[in-house]
Amino acid sequence: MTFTPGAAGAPLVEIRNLWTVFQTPDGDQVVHRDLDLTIRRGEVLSLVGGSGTGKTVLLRQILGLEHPSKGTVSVLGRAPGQFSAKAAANVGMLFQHGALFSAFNVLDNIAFPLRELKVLPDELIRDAALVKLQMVGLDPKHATKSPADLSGGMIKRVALARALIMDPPLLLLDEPTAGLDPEGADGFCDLLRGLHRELGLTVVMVTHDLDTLFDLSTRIAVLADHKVIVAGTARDVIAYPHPFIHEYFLGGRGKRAMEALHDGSVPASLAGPAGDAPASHNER
Ligand SMILES: Nc1ncnc2c1ncn2[C@@H]1O[C@H](COP(=O)(O)OP(=O)(O)OP(=O)(O)O)[C@@H](O)[C@H]1O
Repeated sequence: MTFTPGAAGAPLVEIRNLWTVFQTPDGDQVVHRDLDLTIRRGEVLSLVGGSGTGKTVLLRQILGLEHPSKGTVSVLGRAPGQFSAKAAANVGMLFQHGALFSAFNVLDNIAFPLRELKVLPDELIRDAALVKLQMVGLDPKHATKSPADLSGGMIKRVALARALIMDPPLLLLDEPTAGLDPEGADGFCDLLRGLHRELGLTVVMVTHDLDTLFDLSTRIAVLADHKVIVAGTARDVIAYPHPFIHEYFLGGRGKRAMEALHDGSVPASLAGPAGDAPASHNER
């Protein structure tokens, strides 16, 4: 277990004055400009924002797959590692499309990051992978199946088991329920909620799905204008005056969000106090 002891709620990810700039044939494309965000131990922080606002790129910065053009990203006090088996010990990532290796069976997919470390005997690695398979709610009889023989929901679960194989304290989820039917999405949210509670995970999630957002988040951060414009409870965020927030939460599909806030189906931790709660604007 690589979980580093520390006070609950202590910062686990700190992003300061982050600039992400891509060189394109049309010139520089600024994705993040002076973006600040702190993610604390134990939270489930959801990133929402319009298309192309840099949510996935922000996850990739935390994972170490992108590097700041300016500013700093630190995970557990250090710059995130390059994508490597060792980096997977700190940060687990569930990519949007699950992305299993088609030539490997389920168990070998889950075991892959641990095998890459080349420090444990194969028997132990297999046992660890089997434990993770069951942790994500799959029967051991699926261990020898090929990814081609799995449903979309099972692929997500196997990809999640692989993301958890090194017991990372931080889990990144990119659209975890995309492509699942409502029942599958509910089941996957239940699984994630249970794992968050039982493993004490810190989770950063990108989602466009309001049900998933309200089901899992303890805090919401909104990306717009190249930065995090507000981070807080649903009530904090909805109260923040910005055209994206107005459209997202108060437009057609967002009405349900408001109803959920009022009828109590949004978790109390996310709903926040009924009065004026202080939100963190231009998050730091
Ligand atoms: N490696 C790259 N090189 C150049 N541009 C990139 C690269 N990666 C991402 N981008 C651009 O950065 C912008 C932000 O991309 P990103 O995928 O983070 O958006 P997003 O907020 O996750 O969007 P969506 O909600 O539509 O998935 C996009 O314009 C994208 O084309």
